[in-house]
Amino acid sequence: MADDKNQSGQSKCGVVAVIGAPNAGKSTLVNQLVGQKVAIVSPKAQTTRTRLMGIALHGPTQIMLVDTPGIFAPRRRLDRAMVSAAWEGAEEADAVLLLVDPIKQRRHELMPLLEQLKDRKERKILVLNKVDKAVKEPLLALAQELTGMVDFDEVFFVSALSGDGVPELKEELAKAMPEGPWHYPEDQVSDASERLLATEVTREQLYKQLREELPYDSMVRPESYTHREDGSVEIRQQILVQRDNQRSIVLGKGGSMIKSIGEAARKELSEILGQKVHLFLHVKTQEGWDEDREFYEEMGLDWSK
Ligand SMILES: Nc1nc2c(ncn2[C@@H]2O[C@H](COP(=O)(O)OP(=O)(O)OP(=O)(O)O)[C@@H](O)[C@H]2O)c(=O)[nH]1
Repeated sequence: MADDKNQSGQSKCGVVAVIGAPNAGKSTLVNQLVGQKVAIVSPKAQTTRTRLMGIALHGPTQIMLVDTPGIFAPRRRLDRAMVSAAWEGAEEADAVLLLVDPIKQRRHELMPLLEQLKDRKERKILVLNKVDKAVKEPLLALAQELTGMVDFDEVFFVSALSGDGVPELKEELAKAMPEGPWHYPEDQVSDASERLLATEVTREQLYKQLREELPYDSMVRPESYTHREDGSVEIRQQILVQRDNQRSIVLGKGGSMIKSIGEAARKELSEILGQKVHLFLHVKTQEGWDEDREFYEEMGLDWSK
């Protein structure tokens, strides 16, 4: 969509690939850079399954942030597809941002990332996160160690949670973007359709309210998304689980669990969409949903990986 900045020929637009070990705080950082919630955040690892993009604006610059799934050693097909999507996202970038959690850094997850970063041509930016909690000396030692291994162009210390250091980082990212017209209208913050965003909001509640491995064995699939005449929106979604006993847990005693999940997701969705939301959740047992090709296509992931 054309805007004044494009016509004056001064606009800038580019892609930043955000990479990092699971739980480093990538979603939190993307939300902070965009200035509103576009990617789901949860204390459990590997919640980012789809490649959600946040779009941040800084003066005449549009920064497209590719919020990649956490990269880790893939075992299942779903995990492999996620990893592959992560690297595809990083391939088209103008800058690569490596986000590191200095408190719970897992060396075995960080090393392969550093190895791959070494040969990359783009501007490389190292961001050490969670400075609100980290102790200064080990933090500086870690920064020194990592910059000794990869030729980073810049190093930043931020708290994605509080926003400390994020404006400076955003300024630097904007500088690294090439000249060009904006790809998206000014008011668009994400390329995820509202339909898909709505499934992410429900999935976030599964992570928050269910225990242990169950969230990893479940998936939320969009069924329908209808605008009603009264200005409200009716959203229908399926929650897929692998086994019947998991279905019972998601439903809860007398339906109490699914009611609580639905209530929290509906509230959050109404806030994000600025509309009244009617949310209907159906829990379905579908053994092997994570091997279903159609499902992968729906989520924009590559089944063959
Ligand atoms: N104290 C502190 N916690 C943070 C900070 N940034 C993120 N967190 C927390 O770290 C956890 C993981 O954050 P996410 O943003 O979901 O991490 P992610 O890297 O997107 O995780 P995946 O989806 O697994 O790839 C959450 O509990 C966040 O609240 C920070 O600056 N300080």
